[in-house]
Amino acid sequence: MSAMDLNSHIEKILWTDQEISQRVSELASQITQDFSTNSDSSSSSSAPIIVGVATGAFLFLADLVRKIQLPISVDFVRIESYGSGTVSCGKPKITCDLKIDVRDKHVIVVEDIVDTGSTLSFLIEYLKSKGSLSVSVCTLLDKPARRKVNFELVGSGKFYCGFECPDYFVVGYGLDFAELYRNLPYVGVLKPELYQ
Ligand SMILES: O=P(O)(O)OC[C@H]1O[C@H](OP(=O)(O)OP(=O)(O)O)[C@H](O)[C@@H]1O
Ligand code: HPA
Repeated sequence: MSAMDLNSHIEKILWTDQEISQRVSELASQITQDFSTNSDSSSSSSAPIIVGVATGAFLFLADLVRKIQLPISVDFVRIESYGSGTVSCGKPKITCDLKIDVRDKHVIVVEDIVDTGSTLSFLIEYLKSKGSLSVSVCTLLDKPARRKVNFELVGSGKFYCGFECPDYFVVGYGLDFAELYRNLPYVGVLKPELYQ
């Protein structure tokens, strides 16, 4: 399969790589500012832990952390609920756990997309049960039209969102359909005939 073939599976581009890069810079500046104002968050003992949700958040996280000017730590958790389809089974499960102890730490969860909300609400509850001091969320996309499960941030946690996503199944910049399209540099709408 050539690169041209992948692009031809996309109905329309919603956000170009330049638009994403600009927004990622803005989010990183906001996070840097918010977590520097907490007097001791710039020392490594209370620096936030960035928890990426694999696999989808890998590109967003890589770009975001390089623009955050704080002594952060990075870890990943793998949570799956979509299998190879486009519909959440609604029962997320952790298939690869954290390495870093999040007890008494500020955590920033990095997601590619919040759709039904079930992955995020499950992960926030998990981090809370592990004793995180605060849980913030930084998601590239938020698709509120599909929300089924609400989530509550922990402590002084904040919600950062790159773009509000219309109600389409989107791929690219980490987001997949059946493990494909993650390497597209933009976010676009997959042609419905490819998954319906
Ligand atoms: O709000 P929700 O309806 O829970 O959907 C959001 C989740 O779905 C996707 O993960 P997926 O389970 O497809 O795994 P992936 O990251 O490996 O693509 C995405 O990366 C989010 O983690
Ligand atoms: O629109 C989407 N695209 C890819 N993965 C997803 N997981 C939840 N929603 C989506």
